[in-house]
Amino acid sequence: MSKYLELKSVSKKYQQQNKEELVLKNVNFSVKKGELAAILGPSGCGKSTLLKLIAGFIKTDQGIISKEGRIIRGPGLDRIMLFQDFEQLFPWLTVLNNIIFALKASRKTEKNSFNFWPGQFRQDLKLLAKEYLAKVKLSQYQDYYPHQLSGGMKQRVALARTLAVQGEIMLMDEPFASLDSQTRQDLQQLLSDLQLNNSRTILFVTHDIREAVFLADKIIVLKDNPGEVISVLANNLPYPRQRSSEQFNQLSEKITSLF
Ligand SMILES: Nc1ncnc2c1ncn2[C@@H]1O[C@H](COP(=O)(O)OP(=O)(O)OP(=O)(O)O)[C@@H](O)[C@H]1O
Repeated sequence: MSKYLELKSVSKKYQQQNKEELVLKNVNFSVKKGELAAILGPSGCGKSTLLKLIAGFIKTDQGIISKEGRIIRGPGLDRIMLFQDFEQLFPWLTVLNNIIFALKASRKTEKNSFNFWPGQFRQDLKLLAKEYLAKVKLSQYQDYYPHQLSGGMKQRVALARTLAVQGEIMLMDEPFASLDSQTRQDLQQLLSDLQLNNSRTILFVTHDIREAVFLADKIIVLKDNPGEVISVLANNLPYPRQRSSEQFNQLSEKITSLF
């Protein structure tokens, strides 16, 4: 399916100090199933707003956002968000239970309430949570509480939780932006490896051109005032991506020249 997620003529205004400010203007792009699309642009150009619109947390003023041809009208368990904030884990739950909690919530249906979890099902969720904790190399910390972890470790748990839930679309809002550069590169590598083995549909917001070039299949470049798409680039660089390669630097420079 070529147009899995589609934005058509999307505009968004905010009320700011008694006047309306156009934040996003006539945004058009589509994302294929299994594609990792980076949304790249300067601070304040409306990247987070775009994710919130796709998540269904806020509504467009004009235009349509659809998934598999169906208009998105509100939040849904098919779309899951990962934030930049280190404090997105529940502090009163262990690392493992943070992931199990999210898995339970994502599988909650009217018939299957929180009060009734058969033993086998609970066991399955635990195994799944452990599997994803192993993927982010934190198995030995499963019984730690968030306050006992570094910022990078918390972000790895949050990433494991997001991936474990297996939402159809993952909306990642600068998830590595608060990390030191080494941890950031480690997590970029981890996400890239996980994505190679099991392609998910991911929208990854960043203002870091090299992060976008390292991770994305498609790079949607926005300008600010108002936020508008100025280019959509396919990124066909081969894997594993080498940050020092000539092709990597050429694409990074091409994007830099757009601003
Ligand atoms: N709830 C709101 N009410 C009014 N204005 C808002 C609201 N949310 C965001 N804005 C404004 O919309 C613009 C875009 O904000 P947004 O957070 O989407 O940008 P961004 O590209 O994600 O920025 P950054 O990279 O700095 O996180 C900014 O000018 C911001 O002040």
